[in-house]
Amino acid sequence: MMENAFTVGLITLIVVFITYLIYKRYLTPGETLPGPKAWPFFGNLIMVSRAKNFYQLTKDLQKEYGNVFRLKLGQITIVFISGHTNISKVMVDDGENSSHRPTWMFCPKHIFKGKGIVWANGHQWLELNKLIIQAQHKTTVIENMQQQLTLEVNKLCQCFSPNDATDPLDHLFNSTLNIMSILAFGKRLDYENPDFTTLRTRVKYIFKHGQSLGRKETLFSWLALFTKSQVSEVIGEMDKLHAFIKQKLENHVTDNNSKFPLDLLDVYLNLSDSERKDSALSESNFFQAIIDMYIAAYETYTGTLMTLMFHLLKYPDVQTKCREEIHRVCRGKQTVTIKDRDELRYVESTIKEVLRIAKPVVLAIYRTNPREIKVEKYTIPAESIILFDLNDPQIDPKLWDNPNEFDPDRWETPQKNGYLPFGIGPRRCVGAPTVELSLFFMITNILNKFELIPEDERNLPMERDWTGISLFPKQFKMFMKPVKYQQYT
Ligand code: HEM
Repeated sequence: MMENAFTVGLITLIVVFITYLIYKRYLTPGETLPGPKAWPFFGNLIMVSRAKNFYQLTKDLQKEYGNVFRLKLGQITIVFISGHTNISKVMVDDGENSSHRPTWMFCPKHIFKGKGIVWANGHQWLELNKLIIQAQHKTTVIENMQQQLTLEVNKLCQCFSPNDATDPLDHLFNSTLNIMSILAFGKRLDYENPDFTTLRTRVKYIFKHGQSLGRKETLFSWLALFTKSQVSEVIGEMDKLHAFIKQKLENHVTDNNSKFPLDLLDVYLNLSDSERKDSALSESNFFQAIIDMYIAAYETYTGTLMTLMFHLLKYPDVQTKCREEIHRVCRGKQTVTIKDRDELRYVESTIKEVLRIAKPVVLAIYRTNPREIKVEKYTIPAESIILFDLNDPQIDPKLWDNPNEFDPDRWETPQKNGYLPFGIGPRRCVGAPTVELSLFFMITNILNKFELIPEDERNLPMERDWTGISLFPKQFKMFMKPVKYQQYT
């Protein structure tokens, strides 16, 4: 009898305990936030796995639940925040609290291991952020970038023809890698160079397998028990990239001219001994920051270039207006330079308009908050995982007239509110100066000499394909036809 009572008591205790665990895990604290019904264990995974376009799903949920809602994916709860007021409030006003990265998630923890910049917090992140931003503002780095980008544009244009239609995607990926190599090592690499092809394969591999949402272990950490080997492969590729950068640094030691730094490695070599003793700026953190930048640039920059080409093909009048401005200002010069930038207002407006509408980065990289956040009527608990919809303010009809229309002329009156292609607040994209500069060099020097023509002008749909991370234009092909300098007054 006693034994039976004990057994019943024990079972009751276990049931109560398990119910409590389920309650803790699935019904708090996310339930205080609106969101679709979440099933135990899987949460909203079925809904997410059925969606062809994850970003579109979040837009549909925003319509139903408002600008703050949550999704449960396996073991994790993600809070989505949209709306210009909410984004400014949380990313800027509460920027210090909302700028942390959740380093306990699977990829940051097991692959990036807190090294580098993207998955670092605190002092290490601050020091690397400062170093990389300062480097991009050095005159000698900018001049070198200009020189090397001229070579890159010439090589890129040789990949196209006036007679055979070419899909630009692969070639633009190559240029993206070279822009990063110019910034990091001072030189573009030939597309056939074995260093280039290896770099491309490694960056692609890490990009594909090192993404948090793409990995099932992010959602169910116990799966890691079965997938150790693939993680070691990603780490192995990363180690090889570290060795590659170390070799480049050693070569730089002999070439380095401390007065005229040309790239990130030069800027790093110019640090004082005491600065380099700071573990935040250790070689392995610095090398990882360079790898992080390759990964961060990979789809974002290529996607933006693709969208830029797409809009110049779709709107030939915009293309013609850009070229007329370039010819008028540069008067037949072989190379457009940074000195011409202030006068090329329409080109600059076109680039801005593409960055507004391009959508390669619609959701900022995962954030977390050491302290709770109040937004609208909700309290986001401390240590949540947060995704911000950066695209939302860029097409908000309250901030923009006809927001979905591609209209470079809208930039005749400068508009700042709601324009956040690079994010906002302390974690704003650290590569933004390079992006703005290189987009300008590339597009002006292409249009100075070539006309871009679509293979089929009726087949340039505005819908975007979801790559798993970004939104890209659907596949298209194009010709590049040489043009002569036209004199305009
Ligand atoms: C048009 C191309 C690009 C766009 C639209 C873009 C946009 C962004 C955005 C929205 C973020 C997220 C910031 C956040 O968490 O709020 C970001 C982060 C970042 N971007 Fe870019 N990016 C571009 C190209 C690049 C390039 C070329 C580089 C490298 C040179 C780069 C390096 C980074 C890095 C390292 C981060 C992480 C910064 C941190 O955690 O502090 N990006 N970028």
